[in-house]
Amino acid sequence: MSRKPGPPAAWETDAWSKLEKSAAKLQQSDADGPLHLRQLIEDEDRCEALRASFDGITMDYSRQKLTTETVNELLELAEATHLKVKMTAMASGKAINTTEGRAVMHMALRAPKNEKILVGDSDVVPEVHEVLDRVYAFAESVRSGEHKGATGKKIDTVISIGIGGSYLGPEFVFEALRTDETAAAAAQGRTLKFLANVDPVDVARALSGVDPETTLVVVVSKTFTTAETMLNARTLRRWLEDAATKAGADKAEMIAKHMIAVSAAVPKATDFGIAEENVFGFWDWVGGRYSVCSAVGVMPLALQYGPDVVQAFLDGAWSMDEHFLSADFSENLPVLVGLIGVWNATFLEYNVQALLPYSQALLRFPAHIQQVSMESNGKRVTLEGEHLPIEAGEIVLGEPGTNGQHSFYQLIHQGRVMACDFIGSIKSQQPIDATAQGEDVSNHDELMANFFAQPDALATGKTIKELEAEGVPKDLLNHKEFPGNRPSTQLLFPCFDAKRVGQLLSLYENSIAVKGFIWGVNSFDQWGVELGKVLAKQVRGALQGARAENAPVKGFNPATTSLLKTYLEGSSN
Ligand SMILES: O=P(O)(O)OC[C@H]1O[C@](O)(CO)[C@@H](O)[C@@H]1O
Repeated sequence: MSRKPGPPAAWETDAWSKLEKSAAKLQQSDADGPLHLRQLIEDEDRCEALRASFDGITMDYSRQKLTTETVNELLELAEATHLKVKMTAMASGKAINTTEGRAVMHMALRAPKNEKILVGDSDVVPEVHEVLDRVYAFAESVRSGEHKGATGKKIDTVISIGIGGSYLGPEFVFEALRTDETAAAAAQGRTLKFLANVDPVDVARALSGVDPETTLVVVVSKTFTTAETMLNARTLRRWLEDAATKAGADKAEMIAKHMIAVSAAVPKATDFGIAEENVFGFWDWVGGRYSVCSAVGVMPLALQYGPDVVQAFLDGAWSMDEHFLSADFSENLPVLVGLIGVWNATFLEYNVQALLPYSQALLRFPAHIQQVSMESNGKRVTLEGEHLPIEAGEIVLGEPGTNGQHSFYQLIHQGRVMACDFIGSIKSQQPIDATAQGEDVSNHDELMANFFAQPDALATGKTIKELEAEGVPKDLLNHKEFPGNRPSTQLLFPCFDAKRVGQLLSLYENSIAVKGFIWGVNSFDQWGVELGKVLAKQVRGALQGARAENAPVKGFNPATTSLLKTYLEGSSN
């Protein structure tokens, strides 16, 4: 097959062959052999070498199933596949999302005012800051009470409507900062809720206990066509209009004061009935799942936490972007996380990445990164449209520790192997120390004891010999054996404040780009979400016809026809 000129595909390089050999060797390692993590982790020089840091963040990847030679081979692979060139192409606004003809410039969303970043011929930084300033000014006017509702009341509640990338990132950051002292102080007396699912149950939950006269609805949709978001937006528009009628207020005034939009399709938002001055734009060079640093995230977050907290988050993300673009690959956190991901998923065939934050504040981090990763790299063809001869993409899941330990860790320890990222912090957002009252350690130390213990348990395991020495009965030996040799990385942050949450976001966003660059896929389109949407439209039409005119359900396979009939019959009783 003829290939376009450019860097070789990863699997055509020498580094790839070397890595395949290394993987085979490491996979053959037995429990007593020198390549089992139980032995590897004892090597002080190796442990020292497999550690990197940036701005107080330590990344320990000594519990990955690799040797220092493997790391060199991964770095060689990065060179051979022109990773730097690809990163630079992204950062300099080239249209690397080739199937949609778009640049991928979410990094520009957090660039300081004095930066110059071109997309095509135009510097996008001034327009980014123009919107940012408008968002901050609007948020301030709502927070201060200058912007009042249609009945003259102060707005203290925000409902952000949006789904996928227009929801998960903002919710992750909202949750991450909810118990941060500075952010919490800035949020005093304010409520932020999200409405994502088209399920009417989600509407009920979002509206429960909420007063429309003190509520601002933010409709967040890049395209302003997403079916779920549009239905939820119409539903809440009616809710506001009904409230206006009840309060004797003007309906148009109610919408003008209580509904704003964030979209890259400004005319669609104004067609919906939202005044242009209440629409906050962004650009087609911001992918939905990469849009939390645009008005998509910045608007709801600035309304809740104020501009200073949001700016600290953006600055944090930018600092990690700068590190990503400038640090040597051997010390570059996002590059290392990316290369290790390729190693685990493709060479060792560990295709699940478990994100395990030892921080309750990061409870929505796995869900957000699940979308960023799986929508980006869940692909089966190369950038050129050829079928991939290798497995790409990862299945991402996760829960905060220690909760996960009492749930799915059983499988990680003794069932299937997953690549685990343990993410923790030196300081807690909310320290509790009752050592003076007789507790052994502070509550955060107790949490972090688990953060340190789990990776070792996964790496070293427990042998039959050790169990025998402990006198474990013979019939339980196999049940109690831990094979170990299970890979993990530990990321230890100083704390999780706004800046650090921004750094964490950028670290993972950029690591996902690295994986896509190595695999040679387009990480920035998402054609795989389309077919289901088209079929849902067809089903919607059938449901409408059946309900309104008793029209027979037609045009579906027998299985769907039968289930639709059951659904219709059941709901008409
Ligand atoms: O912001 P929009 O246009 O409403 O899209 C929401 C989400 O839907 C998707 O297109 C997937 O269906 C995501 O990529 C996107 O983040």
